[in-house]
Amino acid sequence: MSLHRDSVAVNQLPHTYDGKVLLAVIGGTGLYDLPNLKPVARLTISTPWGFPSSPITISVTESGFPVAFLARHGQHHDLLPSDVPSRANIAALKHIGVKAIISFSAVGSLQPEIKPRDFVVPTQIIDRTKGIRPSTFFEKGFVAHAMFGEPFDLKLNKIISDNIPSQGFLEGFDLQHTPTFHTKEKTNKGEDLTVICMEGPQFSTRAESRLYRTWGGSVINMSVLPEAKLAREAEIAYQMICMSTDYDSWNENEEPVTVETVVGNLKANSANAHKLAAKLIDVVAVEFANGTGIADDLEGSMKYSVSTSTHGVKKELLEKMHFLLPGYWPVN
Ligand SMILES: CSC[C@H]1O[C@H](OP(=O)(O)O)[C@H](O)[C@@H]1O
Ligand SMILES: Nc1ncnc2[nH]cnc12
Repeated sequence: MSLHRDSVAVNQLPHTYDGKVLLAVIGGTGLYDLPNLKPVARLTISTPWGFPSSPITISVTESGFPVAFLARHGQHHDLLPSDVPSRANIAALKHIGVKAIISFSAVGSLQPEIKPRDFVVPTQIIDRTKGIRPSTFFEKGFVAHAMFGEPFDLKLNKIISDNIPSQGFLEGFDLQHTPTFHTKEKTNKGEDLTVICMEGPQFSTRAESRLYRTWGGSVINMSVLPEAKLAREAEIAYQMICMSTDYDSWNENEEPVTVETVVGNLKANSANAHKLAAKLIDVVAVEFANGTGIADDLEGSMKYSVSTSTHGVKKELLEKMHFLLPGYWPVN
């Protein structure tokens, strides 16, 4: 079962774009383009951390607001979750001026009330990756520690949560279930919605899945880290939108999750994913136009997170960081 579209037309787009691109969408499993928008350019960007997962497509909304789109696992989904070049992805988006990222992810549900085809706006993360993914732009010789107590951007989270009704916006495709949009404030009584990020690529055992429930996990995926950490280091406001596709492995009344279940639910709900993405892009475009300060609180934060005296940092390291945060640490 495939969710990919014909990519011939986008390959013929110009390879440069001169305007400012403030917003990016990272598409996960099942979201490989933004079909409601008009593509105007397709950029191949080389970064000091290599090439992104896919070329970046710039599209414009009806009102002319440009949005960058990047397919996390590549246009043909040929990258394992552990192999996604997240540093290159985030650095490339930062390089073209992006200040906010809305990322999409297919997730397993760890709670009965989060049903397959529901959407979830998480507020917290538990890291169950295995330390094999490069998870910082810094390295030996240049040490920094970004704040991560709130792993998602609170302003972006509120804008997203306030603008989609929990019921009624998303369309139901069968009589049993109309999808719900789960948010901390509207549907979860002010309690955090926590995404567990596991290494994969295999799904969890039943025992692991049950353990994550005792930890307060709401949903599980293989993608939110290191993406969210790197966005924070790049001073980009970041929020993930999760689409529930299965009950993972904890539910004894269900077969443990398979890719067929995940893709089946994504396919049935892809119209909702596209509708949601289009609505959120319009909302964020208005926020930027009104100058409500998305990512303003992040600007400059990494300057003060560095532990190493910059006098002692090697030129090559400063040059790399200049690509990401130009002007912060001058290269002499
Ligand atoms: C295809 S099931 C597992 C796969 O799906 C999710 O991908 P994404 O977050 O990019 O939508 C999950 O994180 C796994 O990588
Ligand atoms: N159950 C699950 N575990 C990890 N990642 C997923 N993506 C979709 N369903 C998932």
